[in-house]
Amino acid sequence: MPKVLVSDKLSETAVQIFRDNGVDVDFLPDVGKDKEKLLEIIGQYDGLAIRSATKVTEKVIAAADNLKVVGRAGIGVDNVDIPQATAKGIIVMNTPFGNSITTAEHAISLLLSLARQIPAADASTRAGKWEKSKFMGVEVTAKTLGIIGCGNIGAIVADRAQGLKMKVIAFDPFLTPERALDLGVEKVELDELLARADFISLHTPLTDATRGIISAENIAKMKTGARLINCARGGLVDEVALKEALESGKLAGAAMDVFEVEPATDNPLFEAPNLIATPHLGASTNEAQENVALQVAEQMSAYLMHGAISNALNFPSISAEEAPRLMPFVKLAEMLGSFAGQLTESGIKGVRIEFEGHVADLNTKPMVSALLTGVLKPLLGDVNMVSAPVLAKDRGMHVETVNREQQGAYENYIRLTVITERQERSVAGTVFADGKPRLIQVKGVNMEAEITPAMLYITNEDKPGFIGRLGTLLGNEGVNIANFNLGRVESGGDAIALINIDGELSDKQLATIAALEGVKQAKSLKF
Ligand SMILES: NC(=O)C1=CN([C@@H]2O[C@H](COP(=O)(O)OP(=O)(O)OC[C@H]3O[C@@H](n4cnc5c(N)ncnc54)[C@H](O)[C@@H]3O)[C@@H](O)[C@H]2O)C=CC1
Ligand SMILES: O=C(O)C(=O)COP(=O)(O)O
Repeated sequence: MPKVLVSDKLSETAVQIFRDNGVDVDFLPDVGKDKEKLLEIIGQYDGLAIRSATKVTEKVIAAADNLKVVGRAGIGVDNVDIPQATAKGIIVMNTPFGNSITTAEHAISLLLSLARQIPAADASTRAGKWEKSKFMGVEVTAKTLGIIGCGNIGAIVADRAQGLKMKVIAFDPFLTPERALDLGVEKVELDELLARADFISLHTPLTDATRGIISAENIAKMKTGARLINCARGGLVDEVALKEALESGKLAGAAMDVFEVEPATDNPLFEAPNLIATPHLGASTNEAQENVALQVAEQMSAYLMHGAISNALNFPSISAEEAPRLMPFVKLAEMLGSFAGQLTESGIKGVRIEFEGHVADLNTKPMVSALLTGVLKPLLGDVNMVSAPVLAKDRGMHVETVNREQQGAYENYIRLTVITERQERSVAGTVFADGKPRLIQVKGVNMEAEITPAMLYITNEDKPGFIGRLGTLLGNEGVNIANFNLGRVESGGDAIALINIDGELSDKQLATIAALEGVKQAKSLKF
């Protein structure tokens, strides 16, 4: 039974869902904050369910010997080392919508709190000061709200702000003009947004492009008296520059839900005037926490129990319905890749993958990943379905796919052509009704060979007596033949023998076979 660790404060709904799905679960919501303890126990688990407190670092991943999936009950995954997870074949998934309304509502709450200085007025009133004139506010009606990052949360903030009769402008390089029109927001460049907005709200992920987007330089471009809201990620704002801007009065206020270092217990901003701070509360409502806990537990269970993948950041989706239909072809694809990878001796420039028949109708992305895994494994060793596409890209390998729905002699087949500096070589296979993959063509030679753990691949001159000599030699070497598959392009030309054998060949046995008269190439293949 797969076992999951919940290492952050998720709703206990998650625990019930894991159990209902047949997944064993340890609910240890404080372990995420205890780095040593996490390192000590992570090796036991197949899944790790987290929020933002658990840092899934390179070290954690290195210690996670059984880990197959990290599930983020929320949106931001900047606390997960995704390249390391990918290299280790660990799926990283999140719940991209479960807390977006809640977070947008928090941004709007902070916007209104800034406009009317609610937290400071509250503290002053309760201190018995009754400072009515000190807390003069501003109306938000007809003011301009600049949204940086107009994705799921930014779009909800835009909608709510329009309800408050604000004019909304947005900077987001990926926002299409159609979507902007739909949302009723004006799409602008960053400099224009900074210059025009009375309130600026941040809703981008933390990436290399967005880190420090609210820099001293960009603060200088803002309107004097503008107000800033950050419910996205701390790293988006230069906190020292913001403190100076609040102290100088350049900015009239800032509301921060997120900080560069969290938990933020001692932050330079805390001494700044007109600052509202909340402890990363954006997603903290009962509704959002139920949503994300339920969703992450369902998604992780579906993967661990059935191989279904949704909302993964490092792998294409596979639905629970398609997983059983897909798996035999994924297996076939990996075997074809492995077959070609083991036979290829020079650098691979690219691969062409043709899907023909019903298989072309299926979700072919996981098959491509599996095929690349097979191709790259003999060359690189440590490759998996999650890392293979990234490794292929890093190596400059061109991957072309062709889908043809019409059927030929076979109901379905996948053909892989490996393109090297010297040549193009192809291998094709199919899955029969028994669910077993078969090779149906090697280098243009038709055959029908089962793929078994140990195989011997021979190219030879098609001359009388060869098969007898090979059979005798294998017998003398104590190699048991499970199946013998033969094919040739034309009589007297080159022929291919694919032999399923019991047990592996030693190097010495292989050398003896390679030396047999008529053998052009002999390779021991393992699957
Ligand atoms: N405070 C909290 O508790 C919470 C914070 N968040 C944060 O909010 C962020 C936004 O979440 P969603 O809206 O769901 O993400 P999303 O992916 O739907 O939207 C992000 C938007 O940012 C845009 N973007 C990317 N790079 C950009 C750049 N260089 N300049 C401008 N825009 C850029 C994207 O095109 C996208 O439209 C998350 O990444 C997460 O860090 C999310 C939930 C709760
Ligand atoms: O979903 C996100 O990106 C959040 O930042 C929410 O964080 P949390 O789950 O409250 O630690």
